[in-house]
Amino acid sequence: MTVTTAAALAKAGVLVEALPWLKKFHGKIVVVKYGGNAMIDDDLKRAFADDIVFLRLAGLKPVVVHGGGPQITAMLDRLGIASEFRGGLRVTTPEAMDVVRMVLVGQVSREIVGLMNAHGPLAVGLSGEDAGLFTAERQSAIIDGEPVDIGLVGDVAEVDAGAVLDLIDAGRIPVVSSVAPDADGVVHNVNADTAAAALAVELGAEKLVVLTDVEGLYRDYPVDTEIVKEITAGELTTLLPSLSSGMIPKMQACLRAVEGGVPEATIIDGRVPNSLLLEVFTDEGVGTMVVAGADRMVPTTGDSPEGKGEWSS
Ligand SMILES: Nc1ncnc2c1ncn2[C@@H]1O[C@H](COP(=O)(O)OP(=O)(O)O)[C@@H](O)[C@H]1O
Ligand SMILES: CC(=O)N[C@@H](CCC(=O)OP(=O)(O)O)C(=O)O
Repeated sequence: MTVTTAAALAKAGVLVEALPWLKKFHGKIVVVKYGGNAMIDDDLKRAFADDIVFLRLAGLKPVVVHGGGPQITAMLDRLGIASEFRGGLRVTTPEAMDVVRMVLVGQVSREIVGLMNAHGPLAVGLSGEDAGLFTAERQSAIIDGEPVDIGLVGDVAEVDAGAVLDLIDAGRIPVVSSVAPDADGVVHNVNADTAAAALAVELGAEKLVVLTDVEGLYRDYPVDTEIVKEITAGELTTLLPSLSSGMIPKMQACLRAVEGGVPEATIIDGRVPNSLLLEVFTDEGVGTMVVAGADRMVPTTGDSPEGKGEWSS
């Protein structure tokens, strides 16, 4: 066999490996949360947009919920507006809220939508304010077990996914920004992981994938970088109080998704080009997967579309 033939066969092998996953996810909604920390450079952003378009053209129904924390912080700094995080959430004054909305809806969403639409008229941006998508409810941060007021920060109290479903039915890719009005119309800053989980539950998504700037959930952060490959909702509930910074809303969101009926929620490293395709279409999977269940689980051998890196108790 020539080197060229061997290389061609290896490529065919990758495609063959994707077949069971294509069958599993065909026609299914997959919610992908794109964290601001994973939007590192133009090449990586383009690779992300390409991956989402790939999913759509492969017959899946991807829905993107984007963040933009570092981009908001950069703009607040430029404008001389002080900003801090408490319990992984940004303390949001009315002045900061204007900037959050401007950056997420007017800057980050536009960029992602534009990159996807380089492939054709596929992506449409909308925020929690559009067509009643999200209704927010003011949220406190929990610091040392106590609720602390952090301003105009909201949890998602209600989801009306009609507009998102209309777009999906029309073959489009919805790109959602996480700002939302409360019942009185006051716009709140919603953590994008939280928004993604709430939407995944309402849409009955087959999967939630969260792209961030770490390989997954580190077992002993920041001491060690061994990642947890798979964790049940029960184990995660026990672990939550020990988590810090951005991992708090992220793991809470995965838990919310899985407890709300989404079969799996996976955190992957968005700094790795095409990590989304690796996660969806290969047997190995990457990152940390949260699944339903209460028991401590031990690994079994073999992978299958029914349970990537399947475990049993
Ligand atoms: N146990 C943990 N495992 C991994 N990362 C952790 C852990 N605890 C805290 N972190 C921090 O959480 C960050 C990810 O959250 P965040 O900065 O909000 O990302 P994103 O912008 O993708 O939402 C990581 O970069 C890391 O600094
Ligand atoms: C309340 C709260 O913290 N909101 C976030 C919204 C953006 C976000 O979640 O972005 P990442 O996904 O990149 O972290 C913020 O203001 O940074």
